[in-house]
Amino acid sequence: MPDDLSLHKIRAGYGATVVLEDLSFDLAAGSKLSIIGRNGVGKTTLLATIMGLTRLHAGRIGLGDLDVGALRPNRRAKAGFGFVPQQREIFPSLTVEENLLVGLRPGAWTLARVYDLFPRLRERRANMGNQLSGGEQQMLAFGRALLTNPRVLLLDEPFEGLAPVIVEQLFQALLRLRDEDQLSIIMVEQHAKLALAFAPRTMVMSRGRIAFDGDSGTLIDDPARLDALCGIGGGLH
Ligand SMILES: Nc1ncnc2c1ncn2[C@@H]1O[C@H](COP(=O)(O)OP(=O)(O)OP(=O)(O)O)[C@@H](O)[C@H]1O
Repeated sequence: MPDDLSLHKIRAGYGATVVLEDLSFDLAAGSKLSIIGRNGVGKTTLLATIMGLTRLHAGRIGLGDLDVGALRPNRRAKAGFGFVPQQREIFPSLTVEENLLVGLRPGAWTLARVYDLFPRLRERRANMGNQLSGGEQQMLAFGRALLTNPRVLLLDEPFEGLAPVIVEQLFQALLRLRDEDQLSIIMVEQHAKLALAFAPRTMVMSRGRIAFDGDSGTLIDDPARLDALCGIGGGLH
């Protein structure tokens, strides 16, 4: 089976500014990857580049056998990427259910399955997007991405700004997704502890390049190395 995602010698950024340099990695079908690193090292830019939201100066981005590097963002989404951006981008004047159905495509993920994963969304199905708490918005952003039935799900700092109790709820839902679904998932996350617990493989970025790509267990067992790679804020706190 081909890899779900393959990046080869990516050079990308904003206009003439290059943020990502010579970045290559593959994601085997159905696998999970966490990405960590200090602020500003290019984690969000990497997800944005996969989605076609930056300027690709060089390199190849493959989704399965398809070269998506020249496709516009909406075509990439249709080709099989589900993106949950940091800002969540909920439509404020649509109901929860209308938000969920915006990008619906047939597949294993149905409205009933999303409501089963996030019962809170079922309770709030008739509420407008602007009436939701931060945690509910994040559940909605997840659910909406899942209903596009993607091959690869990209999550950008899904726990940012949420209360610890909500983070725990969302994390449990993500673990269920990890264990029960064949979907490939890339999660960019500031909390190293959550990132390392989520995926068996972790990538650490530094200044637009990959500084580490390997078993999460290696970093869990070596906090000094993790701190050297990520700094104090990225440690196991
Ligand atoms: N729209 C933009 N235009 C120009 N430069 C940008 C833009 N967005 C980000 N950058 C720059 O790209 C670099 C990488 O930023 P990016 O947001 O990808 O880092 P990050 O690792 O996700 O950081 P954080 O954890 O703070 O979100 C930074 O130097 C940032 O200033």
